Amino acid sequence: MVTSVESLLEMKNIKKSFNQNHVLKGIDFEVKPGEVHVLLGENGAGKSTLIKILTGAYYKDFGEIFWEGKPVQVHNPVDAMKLGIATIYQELNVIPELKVYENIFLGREIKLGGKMSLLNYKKMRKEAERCLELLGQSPELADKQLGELGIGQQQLVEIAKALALDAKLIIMDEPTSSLSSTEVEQLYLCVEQLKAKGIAIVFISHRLEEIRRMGDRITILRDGFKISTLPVKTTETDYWIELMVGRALEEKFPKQSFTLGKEGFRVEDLLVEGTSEPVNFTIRYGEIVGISGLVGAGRTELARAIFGADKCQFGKIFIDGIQVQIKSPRDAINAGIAFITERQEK
Ligand SMILES: Nc1ncnc2c1ncn2[C@@H]1O[C@H](COP(=O)(O)OP(=O)(O)OP(=O)(O)O)[C@@H](O)[C@H]1O
Repeated sequence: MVTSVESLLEMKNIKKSFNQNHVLKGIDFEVKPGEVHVLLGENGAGKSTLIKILTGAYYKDFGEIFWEGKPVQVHNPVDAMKLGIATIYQELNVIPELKVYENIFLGREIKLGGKMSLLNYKKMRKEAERCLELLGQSPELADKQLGELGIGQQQLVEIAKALALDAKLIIMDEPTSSLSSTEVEQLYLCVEQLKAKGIAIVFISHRLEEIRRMGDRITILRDGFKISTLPVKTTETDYWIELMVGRALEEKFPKQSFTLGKEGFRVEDLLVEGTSEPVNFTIRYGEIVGISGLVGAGRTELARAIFGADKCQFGKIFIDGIQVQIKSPRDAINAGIAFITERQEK
C-alpha cells in the first residue's frame, strides 16, 4: 500500500462564535510538511479567526487540533510557539534600534550562565548567521542595525527569527502587501528554501498570481465553511474565485462599449503631508482612476486630503472646471465628493 505523506497539522471540525456571530462553522484544515498551503476567502470568511485559533490568540469553541498526528491544545501563543508555529504579521514585530541578531533573539536571549546572567552575544550572533544563511542571506546581515534595512529584509529577519525558534510551520499573513517587486522575488526565493527544509507555510493572500506561483494547495473558505481544498497547479484561477464567491463567473467583466464624458475632477499640485512630490491628475465622467503605490506611499493620505479629512499643504481642486475650497469633509460632501474608507481593523 502506498502511504500518503503524514500531516504536520490537522484541524478538525473547528467552530468558533462571537456571541451570536457563528464565524467558523466546522472547518477542517490540513497542512503537510514542506508545503505552501494558501488560505483564500473573501473578507470576513474566517481566515484570520482560524489562524488565531492555531496561534493561540483565540480558543476554539469546538473541534480538535492534531500536531504530527497527536492531539494538542493551543491555549495561548506560547503553546503554539512550543509546537513550532510562528507567524509573520504584516506589521513587523521588530525593534529598529537593535541589531539584526539582537532582534532575532529578542525576549529569548542566550545567557552565558553564572550569577551575572550576562548575554552570550557570540552564540546569538553565530546562530543568527546560521538562520540568515538558511534563507539565502549573507551572514554579515546579522550585525547590521535593523532600522537600516528595507521592509523586505526586515521581513526576512522575522522569518529568520522563526527559524531560530525551530518553527515547523510559518504562517504568513499577506506578506507581500508592503514589499516592492524585488523584495517579493526575494521572499519567493526564501519560501523555496524553507520548503526544501520541510518547513510548511500557511499563506494568506488575495493576490491570485502570487498564489499560483507559490502555492501547492489552496483551501477556500466562505462564510465560515470550508468549501474545498485543491491542488494549485491543476486547477483554474476562475474556479477558485467561483468557489470563493459562491457563484459562476460568466459576468466577471461584462463587455461594454462606453464613451468617457468631459473632465469632471482635477487635482493640481496637491501636496499631501508625508509625501514629497505634488500630485496632479484629472478624472473624466464615467472614468475610474486607480491610485497605486506601496503601503506608506501616501495613497490613503491623498484620498483623505481630497475629502478634507486631512489638511493638504498646497494645491488646488477643481470640479467641472471650477476651483473649490475643501477644508473639511462637510465642504467635500457639499461639493459632491463621497469617500468610502478602507476597512477598519477590529
Ligand atoms: N474578536 C471578534 N469579535 C467579534 N467578531 C469577530 C472577532 N473577530 C472576528 N470577528 C468576526 O468574524 C468574522 C470573520 O472574520 P475574520 O477576520 O476571521 O475574516 P477574514 O477571512 O480573515 O477576513 P479578512 O480577509 O478581511 O481579514 C467577521 O464577521 C468578523 O467581524
